[in-house]
Formats: sequence, structure tokens, C-alpha cells
Amino acid sequence: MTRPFVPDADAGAGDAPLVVPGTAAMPEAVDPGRITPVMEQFIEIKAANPDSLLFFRMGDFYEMFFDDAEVASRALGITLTKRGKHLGQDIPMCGVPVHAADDYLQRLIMLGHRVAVCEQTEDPAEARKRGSKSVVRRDVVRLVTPGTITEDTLLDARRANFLAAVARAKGGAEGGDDRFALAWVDMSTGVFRVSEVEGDALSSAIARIEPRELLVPDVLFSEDGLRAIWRQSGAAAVPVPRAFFDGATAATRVAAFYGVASLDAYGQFSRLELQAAAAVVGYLDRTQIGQRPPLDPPRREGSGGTMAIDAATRANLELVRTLGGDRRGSLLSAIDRTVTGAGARLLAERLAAPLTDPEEIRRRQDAVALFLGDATLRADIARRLAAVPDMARALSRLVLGRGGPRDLMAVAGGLSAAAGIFGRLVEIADPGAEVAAALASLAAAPHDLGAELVAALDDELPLLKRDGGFVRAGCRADLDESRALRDESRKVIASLQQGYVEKTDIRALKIRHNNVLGYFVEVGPNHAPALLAPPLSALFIHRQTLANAVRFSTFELGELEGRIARAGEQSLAIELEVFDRLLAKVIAAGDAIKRAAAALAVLDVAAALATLADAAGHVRPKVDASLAFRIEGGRHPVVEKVLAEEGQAFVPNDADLGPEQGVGEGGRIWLVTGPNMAGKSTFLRQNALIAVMAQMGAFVPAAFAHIGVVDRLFSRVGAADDLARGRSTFMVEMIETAAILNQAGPRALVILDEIGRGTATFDGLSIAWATIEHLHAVNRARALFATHYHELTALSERLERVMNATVKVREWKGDVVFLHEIVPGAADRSYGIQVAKLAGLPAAVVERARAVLTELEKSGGHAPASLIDDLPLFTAARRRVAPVEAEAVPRLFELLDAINPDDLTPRAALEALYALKAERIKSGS
Ligand SMILES: Nc1ncnc2c1ncn2[C@@H]1O[C@H](COP(=O)(O)OP(=O)(O)OP(=O)(O)O)[C@@H](O)[C@H]1O
Repeated sequence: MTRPFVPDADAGAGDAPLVVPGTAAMPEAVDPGRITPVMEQFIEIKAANPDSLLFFRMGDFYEMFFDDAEVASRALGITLTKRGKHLGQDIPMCGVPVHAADDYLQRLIMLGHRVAVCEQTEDPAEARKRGSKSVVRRDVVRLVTPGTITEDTLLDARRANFLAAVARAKGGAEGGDDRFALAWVDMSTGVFRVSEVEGDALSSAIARIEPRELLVPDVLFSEDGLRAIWRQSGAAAVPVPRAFFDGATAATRVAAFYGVASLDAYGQFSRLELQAAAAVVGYLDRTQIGQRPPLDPPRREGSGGTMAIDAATRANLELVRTLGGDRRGSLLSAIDRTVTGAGARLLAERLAAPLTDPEEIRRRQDAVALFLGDATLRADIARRLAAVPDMARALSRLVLGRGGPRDLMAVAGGLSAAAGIFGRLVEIADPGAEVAAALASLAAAPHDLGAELVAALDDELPLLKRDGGFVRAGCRADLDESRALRDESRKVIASLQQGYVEKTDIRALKIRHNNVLGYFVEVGPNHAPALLAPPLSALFIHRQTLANAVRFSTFELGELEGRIARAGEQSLAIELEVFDRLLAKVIAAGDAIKRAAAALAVLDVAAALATLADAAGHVRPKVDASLAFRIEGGRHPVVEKVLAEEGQAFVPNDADLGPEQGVGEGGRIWLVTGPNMAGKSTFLRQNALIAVMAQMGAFVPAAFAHIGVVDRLFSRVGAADDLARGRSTFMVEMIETAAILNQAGPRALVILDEIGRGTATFDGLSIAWATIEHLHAVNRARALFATHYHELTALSERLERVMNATVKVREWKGDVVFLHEIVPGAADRSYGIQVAKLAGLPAAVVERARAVLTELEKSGGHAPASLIDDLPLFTAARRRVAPVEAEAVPRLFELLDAINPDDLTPRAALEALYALKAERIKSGS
């Protein structure tokens, strides 16, 4: 029986299946009378899984048919063929071999498809017993979606793989704000979290989690204002029937998932959080088809425990990937020295959610300090950790029934490394709370089980348990016996062949094996007559004649075959029994194993941050509940690394944004002016990154740092286009600035880089001006503001907490030399022309720009009419336009004006291009 993708009937379910836009659909009309039984079976199963590509198992292949075949062949670049007819039409088909299916699955999942894996659920021999026309039973055993994968080959070892669901409570009739809840799980490790967020924090919460797949109630899927959030999340967003989120049954459904009567033991959850959690577990039930992933109980995350960083800030600071989407060049890749996948995932999680509790931060710092103080210990732990397999993910596969012998071995390897690491660290007198907690988890790990696994499993292991050969010799006497019998029989076959060669005098006679005939004797066609004729025909029974071989069976071979098969079957049965016994023990010890894996990840992160601090000269920041922000000799961790690779030094800089005695309450605002390329943006960002690193518990690239916890971090760069969302540069800039001015409080850290640049000079200047005044008077946040508007520096005279800072440059023989040093004061001029010269602008343009600048400066910023006429570039251009062409220009402009590139299909764009070209030819003739 296949299960349609519908919510539980008892959850007040409708019968709407989950439909993901863009996936293949089945032909509407089906005439079962005219199709083969297999096709009939396919159509039935496909109809129950309309939202997924159906991998239909046929022997050694997964086949796809109809639209699925077309979609998959295009996506995978595999050949599309035909198989039979349906309603008079050819049935398109393509297939992938089972042994390589993971690769293809991965590619389809990456492209946002979902795949229903349909297996043969009985032996073909069983089907034959029901009659020669019977079709092998098949059933969908699993739906593979981006957020529910567990295979190492499909997962990124160094990244969590979250499936998230979002539930909404509409604001009250009095116009209260909407509230949202998020629930997110990593099925591959068992993490399960829930959290409630205000409407304006939804996108930043999703940005922090970075889910691979996001379940959204279908009513919210296309809602204006939310659609952009789903799209921006980068996750595969899936509209899910509302019944998945049903509030009345949510708590019961989550409790049922854990097999408990009530969730009280797991903590208190809001109704909205339970709705999101219930959607997640409901979806897991549907996609895992009866297999229950080993999830930890849901844990509630309060919103106050971590630094709020919205999506734009995350992107702008390039925390986990660059603006271009690469991991290389991000803060995470610059600071990641972890040696295990689990450690890398924990580091990424900590970077995405810096803490706000100084005490908790201190505990993490203590662990880093411990490893920093002892290089030998650190190197030893890193070496041991490097050999640790991904225990958490192996465990998850085992519990889901998808694990093999190698997963058992991964658990064994992890446990034995855990024992070694425990032994190495337990001697330390005062390891600090974080390491002590990790050690307690390591101590509680099931070490005996680890030893038992190692004793039972062979050194070389097959991927699948059904291949056998994974139980170590000497582990079970009965297994050794039946293996000996099997191997003995193989020797008997070799001697039988020798006997037949002698008996027939055919040296080329061979005994071979295949799945159809079993063991058989094979000779070339020239030797066949001898075996077909008496006396040998009494011994050799003819089975098959091929172009280049003739095959026979014998009574003795048949006998032996039976013995070998029985021995083989018996060996495998014993091995599977051993597997199941070990598996049961591993599952029973699952929680302790998971805790040990988590402890190893914690140690990996602490040791890795210590390694980084040691190599890159980071110091332990002082983090407390004050409003201080004093950095001495701060550096940008990524730019410094890039410069170092080029053999250049980074110039460290100080920042002090904390309140100052005698200058009123609130943080200070540094207004940074300076030429292009001087290092303003680098300076701004480095201070934000230092805050993030300090609060995630890392040491920081500075000589000294004192930070009063930052509760919200904002970083904006003016004039960042957001064409994908269809907003103009300036609009984006203003929306983002508005968000800051509305949300930043005295604990926030605000980084504004050239806000106001995207519009006319005076408008931009006025907006920047008013923004600073507001930040100063209302938000009172600690802020860094970089600008090209030198006029703003006058603000420092009026506003007590606004300081001017500038980046030092030196002029040398008409060129500009950047010193990258931030000093008090305002820039005297912008050096834009010198920078343009450095960039290689043609000398004539640079010269002319200098002349124009002098004129403009003389006339106080207004372009005198004489200047326009004098412009040599314009006059030159005017001269070059021939009279006939000049006439054509307005017409060309007209054509261009009529074009709206955003509305054009590729074909219309091409036609527009032809029209322009035609006009040009007309004017030239
Ligand atoms: N402290 C520093 N030490 C050494 N090199 C630096 C430093 N700061 C910046 N640089 C170098 O200068 C380059 C330009 O820096 P940045 O982009 O921060 O300048 P900017 O003043 O913001 O320029 P623009 O106004 O054009 O955006 C960087 O790519 C880096 O190579």
C-alpha cells in the first residue's frame, strides 16, 4: 500500500497532496486496460506521490517514466529513451543504476527536486509463485527531500542540514503584530529546536538557521511580504497543508512522535511553537514512511540568549559566505581550524548565534584558554580528533534502518577516540566548566560497547550489511564453521574442474557462475559436440548455447551449488543476526553516544579556536554587561589573512565607542571620513566581526578588547543593489536604514557604510545627517558611520557623542599613499581623482577631471555654463557624430525607451535587438 501525502485524518485533514511547483505531474487520463501490469503499478504509485520524482526500482536500476523521465534526464544529463506505449503515445523513460543512485539523488536534491524512492518489496521468486504474469510488489520506502537526507554522500560534513517549519499567529483585531514560531530539526544529528519570534525578526531568525528546506503553511506561501522571506532564505520552500499546523492536535502529535503521554518533561512550549514542531514531525512521518528518526526532545530557544543579526547584516559581514556566495573568503572559513565535521558544524552554529550572557561566554573562553596554554595537549587532542568519524550521523542512519557495517564501525571508532581523549584530559586539575561538562559526557559513553563493536567487526567492511563479510573471524564459532564449509566447497569446485578437464581432455573447460544458471561447465563451440555425444553426454547436461560458448550442468555441480548456497545463506544469516544484536545495543545506548559525539565537537571547537588564536595572535576579550566597546590594535581577520598570503602586513586600528564620562548617556558614534580605498569599510567591518567573535566565545584579532555585550548587530552598506528582489538601490538602502533606526537600542552596535550615497548629493547628505542625529538622540547605540560627505563632520561640534575619525593618507609626487591608519579628525579632501588614476583611468580623463574639479571648487559646487561648453570630451563626441547618424539617434532612443528589460522574454529581447540593429542600418544607408 502506498501512502498519499496527506495529513492525518484525525488532525482534521483535507486531502490536498503536497504539491511542489515545478515537479512532474502524471498524465490525467489513464486507461488501465491498455497498459502493462508494471506500468499500471507505476501509475498507481506515482499518483500517490505527485509532488516527487519517482525512482521506480526495476532490477539493478531506478527507472523514471513520463514527465519525471523528461525532468530527470534534463537535470542529470542522462539519455531519454522510450519504453512501450501509453494511450497510443511512447512512454519516455530514463534510468540510473542503483549502485550510483546516491550521486544522481544528490544532484536532483541540489536542484530542489524531491525524490520518492520506490523499492521492490518482495523477491521476484515470490512474485513468480503467484503466477507468471504477477508483478513484483513495490512500494515507496522513503521520500528524499533536501531537509531529510542522512547519507554522508548527500550531506555536507561541515554543515548542519536543517528542516524548518514556520507557523504564524495573526495579530489581534486591534492591529497587534503577527507573531511567528519556528521549529527546526537536523535529522542527521537529532537536533530539534523551537523558538518564537516577532514578525520583524522572522527573516533574521531564518537567516541564522539557514534551513535547507522550509515548510510553510500553504496559505502563507504566496502571501505578499512573506514570499520574499521564503525566497531570500535560500531554502527549498514547501507549501504544506494547513492541517499539518493544526493547533488543537499539535501537542498530542508531537508527544506521539516521542511515544510519551505529555510533553511536560521536555519543558514549556507556546501553542505556536507546538504548531511548528507538529508540522515538522508530521512531515518527517510522511517522508520517512514509518521510520522514526532519533530526534532529541525539542528544546526551546529564548530570543534573548543570542545576538540578533538580521539577514542583510549576515550577508554584508560575510559571516558564513561571501556576498558572491562562496564559503572561501567568509569569516567562518578564515577562522575554522576544526578537524571534524561535527566540530565544523558546531563552530558554524556558534558563529551564527553569538551569545549575550557574559557568564556563558566566559565558560567558552575558559575552554579556549585551556588549550591555548598547552600546545602539546592541543596538538595531541587535534590528532586524536582528526581520526574521529561522524558518530552522530552514523547513529542517525542506524536508527533509521539505513545504516550499514561501516556506520557501526564509525560508532566504534568514535567511542574509542572518546576514551582516548577522556584519558588525556581527565588528568587536568581545573579544566573549567565547559571542558568538565564534555569530560562528564565522555566518561558516560558506552565504552564497553565500543570494545564489543571493534571485536566483532572486520577491518575491511562492506557498505551494505546484505553483502556480508563484515563479522570478524573468530567472533562466532558457527559463522567460522559455515564460512569454512563455503570456502571448502569452492576448493572442491576447483578440483572438480580439474577432474572434468582430465575426463574430457578439453583444457579450455571452465566452471563458471552466474545468477541465472548458477554453477555451470563452459566450453567453446568447437568442443561442444564431444560433450553432447555419448559417453560424455551422460555426465554433461546441455543448458545453453551462445555464439562463443556452450554451457552444461552436471549432477555433482548441482549438489555442490546447493551446499555452497546453504553455507553462504547460513553465514549471511549469522552475520545479520550479529548486526542486529549490535545495532540494538547501539540504539539502546543512543543518547549516551550522542552526548559523547557532542562533547567531542565542543572539544574540537575549543582546540580549534585556540589553534587559531595561537597562529593568528588573537587575545581573550573582556566581555561584560557594560556598554564598553574598546578595541586596541584591532584587525580584520579575513583581510589580514588575505594580505598575509600576499606577504603584506595589516595595519591594526583602535576603536572606542563606549559611553564616556561627562558626555551624556549612550554609546559614541564615530564618523569616519577618508579617501576611497583607504580602509574605511575594512575598519567598520572588523569591529563588527570582533564583536561577533568575542560573543561566540572565541578570542579576537586585537591587542586588547573590552566589549559590553551587543544584543543586536546591524551592518549596512549603501548602494547595494537588490535587483533579485526588484528594488532599487536607494529603496533597499532606505528600508534597511529604517529597520535600524526603528530597532537599535543602547546595546546595539551599528555599522553604516556610506548611507545616502544612492541618491542626489543633497538628498543623500540630508538623510545621512538626520540618521546620525536620530542614532545619537534616540537609539543611543554604539555606531560607526563611514561617509564621503565631509559636511557631516560638522556634526561633531553639535552632538556630544559624535567623534570624527579619518584614515591617514600621504601625498607623494601627486599620488596618494594609503597608510590605513585611523586617526582622530576629519579628512581634508577625498583624493578621488588620485584613486581613479591608480585604477588606470586614461591620463586625458584624469587631467580633465582635475580641471573640472578646480572649476567646481572655484564656483562653490555649481557647474558654470562655460564649463559645459569647454568640456573637451563632449566637444570631441559631438564632432564624431555624423549628420545622418545624428538624425537616427532620437529614433534609437525612442526604441530603447520602449524597452523594459524586466518584462522581456528572451525571444522578445532578441527581437528588440534586431529592431535596433535594423534602425541603425537604415540610418547608415
Ligand atoms: N588596516 C589595513 N591594513 C592594510 N590594508 C588595508 C587595511 N584596511 C584596508 N586595507 C586595504 O585597502 C583596501 C581597501 O579597503 P576598504 O575597502 O576598506 O576601503 P574604503 O575606504 O572603504 O574604500 P571605498 O570608500 O572605496 O569603499 C582593502 O581591500 C585592503 O586591501
